[in-house]
Order: sequence, then structure tokens, then C-alpha cells
Amino acid sequence: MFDLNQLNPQQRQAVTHGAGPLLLLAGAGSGKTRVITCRIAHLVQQGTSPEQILAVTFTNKAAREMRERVQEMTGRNAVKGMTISTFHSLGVQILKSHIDRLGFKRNFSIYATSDQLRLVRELLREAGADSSNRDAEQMIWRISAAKNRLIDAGQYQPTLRDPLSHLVATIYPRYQKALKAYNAVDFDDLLLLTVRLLEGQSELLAHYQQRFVYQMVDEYQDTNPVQYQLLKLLAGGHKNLCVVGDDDQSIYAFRGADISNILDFEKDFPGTRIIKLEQNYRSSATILAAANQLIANNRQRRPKTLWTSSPAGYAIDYLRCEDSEDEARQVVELIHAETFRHQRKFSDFAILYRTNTQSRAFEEQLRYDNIPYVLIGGQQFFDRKEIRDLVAYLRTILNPADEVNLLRIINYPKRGIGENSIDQIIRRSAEQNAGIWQLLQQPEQFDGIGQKTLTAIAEFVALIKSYQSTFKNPLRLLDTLRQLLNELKLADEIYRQEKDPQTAQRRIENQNEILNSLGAYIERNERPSLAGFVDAISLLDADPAGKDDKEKLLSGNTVTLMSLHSSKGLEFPVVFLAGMEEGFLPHKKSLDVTCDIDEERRLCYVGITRAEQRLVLLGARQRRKHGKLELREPSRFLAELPQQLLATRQAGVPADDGEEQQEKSANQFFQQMQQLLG
Ligand SMILES: Nc1ncnc2c1ncn2[C@@H]1O[C@H](COP(=O)(O)OP(=O)(O)OP(=O)(O)O)[C@@H](O)[C@H]1O
Ligand SMILES: [Mg+2]
Repeated sequence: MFDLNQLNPQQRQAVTHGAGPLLLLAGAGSGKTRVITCRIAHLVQQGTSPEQILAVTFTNKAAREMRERVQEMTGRNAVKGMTISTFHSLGVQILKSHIDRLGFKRNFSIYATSDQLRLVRELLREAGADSSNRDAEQMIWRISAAKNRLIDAGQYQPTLRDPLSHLVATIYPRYQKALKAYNAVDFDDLLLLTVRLLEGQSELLAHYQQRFVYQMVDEYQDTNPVQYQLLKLLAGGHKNLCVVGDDDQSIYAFRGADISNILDFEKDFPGTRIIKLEQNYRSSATILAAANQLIANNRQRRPKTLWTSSPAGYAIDYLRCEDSEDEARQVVELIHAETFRHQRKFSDFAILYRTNTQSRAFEEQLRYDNIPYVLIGGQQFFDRKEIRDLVAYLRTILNPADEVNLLRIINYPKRGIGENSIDQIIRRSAEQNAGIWQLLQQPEQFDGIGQKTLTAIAEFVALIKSYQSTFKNPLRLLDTLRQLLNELKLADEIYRQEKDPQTAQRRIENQNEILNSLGAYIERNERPSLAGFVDAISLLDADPAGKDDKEKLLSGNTVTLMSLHSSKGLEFPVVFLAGMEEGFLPHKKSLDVTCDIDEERRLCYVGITRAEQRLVLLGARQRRKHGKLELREPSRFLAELPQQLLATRQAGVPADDGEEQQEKSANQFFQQMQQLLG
């Protein structure tokens, strides 16, 4: 049950704020997310119907956690009716019902990065440009940046100063045209098309404005222009929009998020009520003091100081390690010591780093020591080739106009449709301006394709069609997928291609794992469908914290490894912040531009403020790069922390004095506790 007395006076004001725009600006750990969940519970308690509530969060994981918190207060039935989702899944929800008004079919595919890459490389080739993966990635990045700033293909303007922009101006429209022909959209379209749809259809917009009577947005500082436009549209009528954020934690400028959105809010929503929260409930006084002092070095910020009533707690450790392996060893040793001495669970620990490649040494050491861990981000389950192949089948079954996926599987596993035949079909498709799937229905019209191939094509078409109908039965989704796996005999193909039998075995197990994933999806959803499942998979990709099979793992007792970007909004009793070196944090990309250093500092601030009781900073003296050892400098941010709170030691040197310091802090801690308790 929900009780207003669990909140401090400012939080209570925000929770009970009635109609009209509300901006909650507050530092890390001050209860912003808690205000949102309590506000939802309060609204329901006051009689608001759950269907009228919309809450938008940054990651799937955050959305799931929010749902759980709300459920604890309101019960399961109320939560079911609410829309608590990410921007992207809100986009999917709206587009799934109305995208036909934009000339797409409702069974559209959502393209993940790898699908985009295939398509853009093809377009670059056609345009006679370089079509390496790197060039294609750059192109995708530029198109994405344009979409995040609400620039459609037709509006894109190349500039003289920017040579690449001319190629973007050529490729972007062709890319959109191809997507439309394939009845596919990319992640950014999920937002941009939703905005265009609502802008163009006033009665539809009115419908959503009236439906979502109360709207809430977490991590508001990281919304980019297209997301902001969506918010402005949805809240346009009643303006019951409550956004919460922290300018000190804005870490997505590189994706077009801009702190000015905080200033714009007051302009776009006149009469906004602003509430500040200043008490931090998450971290020890020591950790909070370090965070405050660090972030004070940023020039452009709204000045604020967080305070806490928590005791000082432990000193912050800074371990100067020898190299990556040593750094990983130190972390694992400390995990052992902490679990032993303080009865901590593995899930109390998080290892944070700036770049995903830093995870390797930690993974190896954790595996070596048999410590269960979960890696968030990086190459994950649904990124693996064998999974992508299988998902390509599901996508083709749902939407055979999706030629990127159709071509991926037309001869996988090998069924005798050779490259020459495929080339001919593609050529014909361009000449006749007809879709490939359409042409495949009458393969006789191709001259020069042998009888055997024609039979293979006919069989392929029949296979897809038969699963199109069997997958329609929602009660037999699992059976149908199992049958598809058996019929395709992908295992045989993997054994043929993969020399190492162990790797082959693992890849086959991965494919079978997708059955479990479908099973879990069916359990979670009231009206499961193949399309819903494939959309859910696709959305994991759009998620900075989410490309993975971690969902079920996260609830277990495992150490969490993740990038600083993914750690937003989370909290852990013990945090290891690795790679406190120039080049990592601040990242080398930011070293020439001063304004980017501020963003790196905000990242560091995000990392520090994840810690509740104990923070351990680590850095290496040297690291291997392309096989050569490189000397490393400690991060400048270390010097910006209050030195009296830092317990520095060289790793490899016995940990005695460090331990002593900790004990001393611990003693202080208890003394203060006793004082507090009178
Ligand atoms: N009034 C309160 N009394 C006790 N605990 C609180 C109170 N408000 C928040 N907390 C606790 O403080 C912690 C941080 O809260 P929350 O995650 O909502 O902060 P936040 O402002 O969203 O942080 P971040 O900026 O990192 O997202 C949580 O564990 C939360 O339960
Ligand atoms: Mg939060």
C-alpha cells in the first residue's frame, strides 16, 4: 500500500501535484524515480484510471523495475492497464495500430543495426561509393543523427564544409525508399514516424492526448529533440506532464540530447511548477561528498548541492594496478573479501567502465574464480549470427517484403539457390520494379535458372507460406517454432560450417535457447503473437542497456558488469569504477574538445553516484594495445576528488593499511550511528 509519509515534503509536493506541467530537477539518488512511481500510485489511489497513465523511462530494464515498484503499491490489476515503457516501445505501440496511414503495412519489420548495415552497404555499392562496414556505420550514424533532430530525408541539406554530408544527402533518401519498399523501419523511425503520424492526423493526436491524461518522464535530461517533440504533442492538450531529471547526469549529448531541453521546457510549458530535491538517500556521506566536489568543476550547470543524513562510511579506495589483469584480480579479491566479511551477495557488486572492451579481463577473471556475472551491453544473445539467422526466418514469415532478411535466408541453410540465380532475381526485381517475394511466386519466368533451382525456390516459398499460416495460432507458438527449428535442420548446417565441434554445439544450444525466450515471452503476455515476440526482440536492440538475454539473469545472484552509460538510474551497495585513466575517463575522443570533458565528468559522476556504501576506483599503470604495452596516466578526475577521503594504494602491495583504513572508517561509522541513535 502507498503511504505519503514515506516521502519528504518536497517529494510529497511533487507526488500530489495535480494538473499542469511539473519539472522536478534534482541530483542523483534524491528520489526522482521514486517520486514517479509514488505519483502513479497516488493518482490511482485518487481514482485515476490506470489506462490514463503514461510513464516513459530510458531503458527496458528501468521500465520493468518501475512496473514492479508500482505493482507493489497498487496491485497487479492496476499496473496491467498502464503504459509504462520506453520511448521506442511507445512508438511501436502507436505505429502498430496506425502505421497504415503512412503507407506502411502493420506487419512492418524493425531493423536492427545489422540489418541496417546490410542495406546501407548495398546502397553505397550501388552509388559507387566505398561500402566497407566502417563507411556504412558512419552513414547510419549520420542518418540517425538527422532523424533525432527531426530532419527527414527530403529536408536533409548537405553543407560545403562537410564533405560526407553530400553522400548522406544521396543515401538517406534511397535508404528511406528501400525501407518503405521492404515494409521496414529503423529504431529512429519508431520515434520520427510516430511524430509525423501524430502531427499529420489531428483526430488521432486528440485520441492519444485524451487517453494519456497523466504523463511522466524519467531521465528527462537525456531526451533528444525527436523525443521531446513526441512529448510536446502528447501533452499538448491538457499539459499534465511531469518530467524529472538531473542536468548533471546528461550523458547522451552524442545522441543529440541537449541540456537546453530543460530550459526549453519552461518556455514550451508556461506556468511550469519547478520542484527541487536536495537530500540524497542512496550514498554514504563520503561518496556523496566526492560526487559533489567532482561535479562542481563543470561550468555550465544549475548549481545545487546534495546533502545526506547518512554517516561517512568507508573511505573511497583508489587502487593503482599494474595492468588489466591485475585490475581484474584486485576486483575479484575484493569481492571475495567483502562477501566473506560482510555477508554480501554477488548481486551487491557492480563493475563499471567507460568502454565495452574493458569487460574482457573482468569476465575472464570472474569465470576463473567461478563467480556468476551478467554482462550488460556488448555482443549479446540476439546479436549472435545463429540467432540473427533464425530471427531472419521469423521476420520473413511475418513480412516477406523485408528483402534484407529474405535474402539472408533464401539459401540458408543451403538449399540449392545459388548466387547467380539470386543475382538474376535481384536484377529482375529492379528492372520490373517488383518485390523479390512477388517474383519468387512465379519462378518459371526466369530464363537461365535450372529446373533444380526452380524446385528449390518453389519449396522455399511453400515453407514460408505454410509457417505464415501455422504461426497464426497463438496457442501453438512454441510448437510451431520447435517444428520450424527441426524442419530447417540448422544444426546440420552449423556442423558443416563450424570446424570446432564445441563452438558448433554452443551455437546450436543458443538456437534452442530461443525457445525458452519465446516461452518466457508467452508467459509475460496476455495476448502473445509471433509479431509481438519479434518486436520485443528488436526493441532490446534499441536499448542502451539492453541487447541481451540478461533479463532472467539479472534477478539472480550475479555480479553486474556494464558501461557507465548503461548504469544510469541503478544503485549497488559496492561499485568498482575501473579504468580511471586519461584516455578511458575522460575518453580519448573527448580530449581535444573542452566541452566534452564536462560530459565525461558527468559520466564519472553518474558512476560514483551509483554506489551506496563502498566505492572502489581502479586504474592501471600500463595496458596492452595491439600487443604492445602502453604507459597510462591516472585520470584527471582523481585529482578533483577530496583527497582526504581517498585511500590510495598500489595493488600488489599487501592490503594491510588499506584494510586498516577501512576498519577505521567502519569504526567511525558505528560511532556516528550510535550518536545518531542517541
Ligand atoms: N524519502 C525517502 N526515504 C527513504 N528512502 C528514499 C526516499 N526517497 C528515495 N529513497 C531511496 O533512495 C534511493 C534513490 O532513489 P531514486 O532511485 O528514486 O533516486 P533518483 O533521483 O531517481 O536517482 P538517479 O538520479 O540516480 O536516477 C532509492 O533506494 C530510494 O528508495
Ligand atoms: Mg532515477
